[in-house]
Amino acid sequence: MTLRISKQFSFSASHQLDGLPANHQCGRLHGHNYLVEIELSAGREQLTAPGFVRDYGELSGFKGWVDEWLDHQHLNDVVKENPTAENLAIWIYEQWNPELPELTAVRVSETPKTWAEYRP
Ligand SMILES: Nc1nc2c(c(=O)[nH]1)N=C([C@H](O)[C@H](O)COP(=O)(O)OP(=O)(O)OP(=O)(O)O)CN2
Ligand SMILES: [Zn+2]
Repeated sequence: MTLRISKQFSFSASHQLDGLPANHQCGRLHGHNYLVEIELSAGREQLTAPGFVRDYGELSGFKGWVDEWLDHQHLNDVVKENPTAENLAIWIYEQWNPELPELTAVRVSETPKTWAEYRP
């Protein structure tokens, strides 16, 4: 049996997407209030006392990193790839998988109606 937990983090940032038709709105400089949701998983037998995949409070380091690296940044200057929601999810996963080995998915929302998820 697998247990999954998640926590949401928010940040505001600007971006401009390359490779779109000339009249595409997302080729212009614009911003979003992003939501990042990280998911951590563990087997039932791997839970640590008092029955956690990981204490939500231990994710404060992730919050600090989001504040430092993503909040009020221009994402084209931060991420090497085109800063789509998909590429951001991959990038965040790759930055954090070494620190959080239980990390199983990263979901990035640019708007309340959309999300992209990386689940390797
Ligand atoms: N698969 C993806 N499609 C789009 C991405 C993306 O990262 N992955 N990004 C954008 C734009 O950056 C931006 O998010 C616009 O998205 P969209 O939902 O089209 O924005 P709107 O709020 O204008 O959409 P409504 O139809 O008005 O709700 C575009 N696509
Ligand atoms: Zn956008």
